[in-house]
Amino acid sequence: MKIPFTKMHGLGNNYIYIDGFQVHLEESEIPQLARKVSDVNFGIGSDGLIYMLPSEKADVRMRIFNKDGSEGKNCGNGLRCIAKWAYELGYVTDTSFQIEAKSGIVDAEVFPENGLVEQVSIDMGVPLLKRREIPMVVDNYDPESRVVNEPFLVADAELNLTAVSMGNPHAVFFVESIDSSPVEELGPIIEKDDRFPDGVNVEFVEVVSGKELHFRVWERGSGITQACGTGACAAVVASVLNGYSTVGEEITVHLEGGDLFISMTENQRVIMRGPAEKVAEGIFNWPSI
Ligand SMILES: N[C@H](CCC[C@H](N)C(=O)O)C(=O)O
Repeated sequence: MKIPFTKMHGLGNNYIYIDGFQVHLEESEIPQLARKVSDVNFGIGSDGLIYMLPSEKADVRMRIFNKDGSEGKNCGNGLRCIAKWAYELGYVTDTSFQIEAKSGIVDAEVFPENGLVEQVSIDMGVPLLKRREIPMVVDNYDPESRVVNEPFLVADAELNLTAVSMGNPHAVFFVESIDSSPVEELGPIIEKDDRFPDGVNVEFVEVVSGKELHFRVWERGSGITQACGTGACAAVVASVLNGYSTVGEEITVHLEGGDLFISMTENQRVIMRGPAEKVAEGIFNWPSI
C-alpha cells in the first residue's frame, strides 16, 4: 500500500501526517504504522504519526500516535499543524474553526498570507487540575485536591510536583537551571511511575520571570522532543498556580525548538500561539499487514 504523507513540525516537534479525507487506515494497523514511520532508520523519522480525519462534531478531527504507537489524547504542536494543513487543503474555508481531538474540541485560528499559514492560535480550553483528573493514583489523598508544589520523591531525587492535564497528563517540575535539569535521567522513570496510571509527560521548567520560562520535556511515548505544546501550556498553568506568573499576561515559553506564546485568561482558558511548518511530502511504502 502506498500512503501519501506530509511531514510537518511545530518548533521541531515533528510528525508524519496522513490525510484521512483521502487515505483510509485500518484501525488495527495504526500503532504499528506509527512505530514504523517514526523510525529514522527503517522508516521516515518523526516523533509519531498524526491522522487527520473528517469529524462529526467539529470541522476536522486529529488523532495523534506517539513514537511507541500509543495514542495520545491531545497534541498542541499537532493541533497547530492540523489547523495549517486543513486550511491550506481547503477542508476549512474560514480562518476560525474547530478541531476535534480525543480529549475534546478546541477553537483554532489561522493567519494566512497568500493562502499559506505559518502562525496559528489555539484556544486549548480549561486545564484539569484535580488529582483524579490528571489522572494520579489518589491512595490517601483527596481525589478532588490539586497537586501544586507537592513533594515528589523519585530515584533518590527530591522534587516538587505540579500536575496539570491539558486533556493529556503532565508532571511539571520547577528547577533552578534548565541546563542541569535531569530530563534524560528522570524523564523515562517518571513517565512510567505508578503514581500516574496512564503514564505522564514530564516537564522541567526554569522561571526566568513571570513572563518568561525555559522548558525541556520528556514526552510520554516519544521521549525527548524539541517541543511539546500541551506541555508548554501545562508549564504556564503550573507557573500561575505557583504564583510565578499572572493570569491575563502572555508568557514566552522557550522550548528547545523555539518559542511559544501562551496566556491563561481570567476564565482559566489557555491560549497558545505559535508556528506550524511543512517540511516534506512523499509516499510511504506500507506492506499492509
Ligand atoms: N506525548 C503526548 C502526545 C503529544 C503531545 C505533544 N507532542 C504536544 O505537542 O502537545 C501524550 O502522550 O500525551
